[in-house]
Amino acid sequence: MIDCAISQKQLTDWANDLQLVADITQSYAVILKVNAAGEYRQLIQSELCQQDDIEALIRHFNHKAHLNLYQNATPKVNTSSTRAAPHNPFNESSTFSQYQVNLPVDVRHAAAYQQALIPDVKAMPQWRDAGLGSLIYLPIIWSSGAHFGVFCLYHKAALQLDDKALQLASLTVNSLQLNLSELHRAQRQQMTVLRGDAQSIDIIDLQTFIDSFEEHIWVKNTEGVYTICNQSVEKAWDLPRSDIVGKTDEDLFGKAIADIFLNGDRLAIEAGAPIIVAECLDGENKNNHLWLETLKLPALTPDGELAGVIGMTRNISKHKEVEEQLTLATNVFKHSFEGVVVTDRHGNITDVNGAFYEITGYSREELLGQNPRLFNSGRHEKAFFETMWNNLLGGGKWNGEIWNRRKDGTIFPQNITISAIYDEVGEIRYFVAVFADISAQKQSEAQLAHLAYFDPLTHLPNRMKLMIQLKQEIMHAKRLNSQLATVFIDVDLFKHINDSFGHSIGDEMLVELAKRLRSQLQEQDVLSRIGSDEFVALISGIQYHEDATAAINQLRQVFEQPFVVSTGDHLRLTATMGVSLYPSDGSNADTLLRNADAAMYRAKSEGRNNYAFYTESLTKESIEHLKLQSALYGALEQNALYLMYQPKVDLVTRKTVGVEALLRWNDPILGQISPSVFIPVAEKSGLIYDIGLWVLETACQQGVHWLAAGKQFGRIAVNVAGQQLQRNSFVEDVKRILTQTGLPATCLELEVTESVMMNNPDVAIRDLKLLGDLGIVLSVDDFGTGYSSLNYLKKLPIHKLKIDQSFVRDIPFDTNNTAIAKAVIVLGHALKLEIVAEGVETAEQADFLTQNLCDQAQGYLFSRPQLPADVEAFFTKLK
Ligand SMILES: Nc1nc2c(ncn2[C@@H]2O[C@@H]3COP(=O)(O)O[C@H]4[C@@H](O)[C@H](n5cnc6c(=O)[nH]c(N)nc65)O[C@@H]4COP(=O)(O)O[C@H]3[C@H]2O)c(=O)[nH]1
Repeated sequence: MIDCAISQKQLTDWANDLQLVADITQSYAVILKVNAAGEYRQLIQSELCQQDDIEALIRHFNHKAHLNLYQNATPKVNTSSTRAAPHNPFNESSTFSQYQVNLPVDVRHAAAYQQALIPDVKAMPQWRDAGLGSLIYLPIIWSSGAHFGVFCLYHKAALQLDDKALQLASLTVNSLQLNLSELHRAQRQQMTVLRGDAQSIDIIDLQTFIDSFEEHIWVKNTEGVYTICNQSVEKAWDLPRSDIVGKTDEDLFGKAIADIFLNGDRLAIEAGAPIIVAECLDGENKNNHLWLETLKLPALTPDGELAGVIGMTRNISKHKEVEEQLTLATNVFKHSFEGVVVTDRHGNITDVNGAFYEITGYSREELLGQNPRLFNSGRHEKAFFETMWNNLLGGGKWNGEIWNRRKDGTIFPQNITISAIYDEVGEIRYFVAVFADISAQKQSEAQLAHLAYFDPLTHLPNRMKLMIQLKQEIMHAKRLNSQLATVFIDVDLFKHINDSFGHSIGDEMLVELAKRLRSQLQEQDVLSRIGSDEFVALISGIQYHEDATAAINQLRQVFEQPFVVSTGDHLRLTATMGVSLYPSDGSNADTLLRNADAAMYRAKSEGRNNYAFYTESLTKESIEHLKLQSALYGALEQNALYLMYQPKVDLVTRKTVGVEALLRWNDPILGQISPSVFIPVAEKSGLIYDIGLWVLETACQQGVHWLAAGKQFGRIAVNVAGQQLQRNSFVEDVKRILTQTGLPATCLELEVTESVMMNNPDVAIRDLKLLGDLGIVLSVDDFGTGYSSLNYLKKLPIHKLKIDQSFVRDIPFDTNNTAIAKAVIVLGHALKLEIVAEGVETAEQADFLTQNLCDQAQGYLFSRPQLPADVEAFFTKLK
């Protein structure tokens, strides 16, 4: 852009010229001039010009300029060069698509370069909004070819301007351009006087001068012929000066590249000022290429006439590198998810990134110039900040967690690193703080802590938390000199609910139960869930034993109402509770909980749906339990185990149709121990598997023995524990024992309890089927105590149902049991199963069962369990 001051007198003269043209054509005239920013601005106008019209013109040309910027910014270049161009400034192997032209603002005005007569402006879509009727516009050009501005002549009505008006306008513009040439010449002369006589510079000196530059320097005349170049050009283009001077770009580089260069020349001429026309990559390998930048400026004669173009190409790789690093750093700063704030050394915020104001809620403008004290949450002591500053000023860095306050007042934790940035003389210039909002992390830490101490299903405290609370409650009770009740609540047969209705129904019931239990307690009392079906309540402020009993009865009330689950079923629960009291039953948390547990077991052994207070004798009992467990480990080797056999009779013929093998343990020290006592111990310790195999093997051997002696016993029934059936090897073990002992599978019956089958129904069905296929009869023991659905029973590959003795007891007098027994018989028969009644002790029971078509019976009425020899006699007697 040529910068030449225009005197007021000159402007007045031009204004008069404009008025003359306007008067003659009865229209309005205006000159728009391009400023340094490349934008059109109103320079002068004829009288009565309306500002709206001028602004419409300005808008139009500025908009055009803007469009041209984009149209011209990326000239497409043909990449194929017809001949090797050793002097190609971009290197012969460069990729020309990397070539780009950076347009200076002055040369965006291609539209204004054309002259135009528009008789009907409204008919031109691009002019439709201008509010004009007819229009003439002509470019005003400096003598060098640079753009000065645009002359516009317009009328509000269409078809008012014609060729004559255009001629008049052209004459006016010519005169304007002559004035501009004069102005320019005068200014150049003035400059020459100031700088000294250019003619005195010797041409040799000029060559020496330009040869001393590393940059490539050349000059082309108005025909595009090189007239001067320096040694750097010779070196880069690998040609002697004599081969460059006198040649055009087309001669040197071929047409395609020449067009690009000439376009650059043209832009520089139009700009009338130095412009950077190109940046390009030199070198094939991206890692060591050079960035070159070409600057072009029009060469003018002292008269301001265009003499050619001067070019200078320089290596800007260093600058590019810094620029890239800067861009990278800016992008990291901008796009970082972490908040970044920069302060000066006094702590005034000088910059923040997007993440920072997103996290804090402040806008950039609100933050600039502020002190980070703005975010103070008030959570930290003065000493905290003192330590922070000591670290920062002493070591240049501080990292830690700070609670800060957002604009909306909420406070949040952040992990922050603050670094001091020093200047060249080692003084702190800035502080840069980078932080991450760790609210989510803190939240998950809190969630983890919650998980560690709370049961995720019921949200009640878990065992760990209970122990902490129990210790606190003990201290509290000690202080108040009161008692504390620890109530262990075990839900009866809850496993059956899970097995029969699925775990989600089980969960529903537990959640509801937790709610009900909690509602029965005082606010200061504690309720926790310490196992799947085990809850513990801590009831404080107990003065008398009766207070504890009242509290327990209160808790027991929650079981009176059925639990309505999502399937619509009304299910009932009962629970067995054990209570220990501080300080009488223990002075520490472990003892109190253990004793409440022991009391619960005592209550359970006395029948479920019950509660018991701890007594000292219970401690003895649990010691007994431990003794029993260790004694049982030796029982197998010491031959302390043996089997007894109880006959099963056909209720119609009253003949023995089979025997059930029942395990007995006679310990040398502890004496005779009932299976209902030691079988649970064997199950808990895992010993049951080996014991079960021993029972099976012994019973099979006994059967073979009887068969060999010609004794017809029917089938030997052996009890199978849950853990046996859960082992993958069970079917193979049974097969192996049958093979080893030689007992036909048809002489064996396996009794599996209903709850065991429900435990893992899929495995149970698969294994029982395999066993059934061998010819073994399978019966469901203790039927009626579980929750088998009819549908489920149908799927089981079983042959017999054994009615549990609890239902046989008191028939035919107990109407409930009588109804259940009858229903089981009908149900079993419908499923084509044989029905066996257990625990038949009276003739009435036997008669009732016979009348109701029960198939077989077992009980003291027929025989107590017998030693093998005695049961043999029993066969004979019945035969
Ligand atoms: N009140 C009364 N009881 C009668 C009458 N007739 C039979 N009984 C008893 O009822 C129980 C029947 O066995 P069960 O239900 O399988 O119940 C068995 C069974 O579940 C388990 N058990 C016994 N032997 C074994 C075994 O070898 N393996 C496994 N896993 N469990 C066994 O121990 C439980 C208890 O066995 P026992 O004490 O022998 O008790 C036996 C038997 O002596 C009667 O008329 N009235």
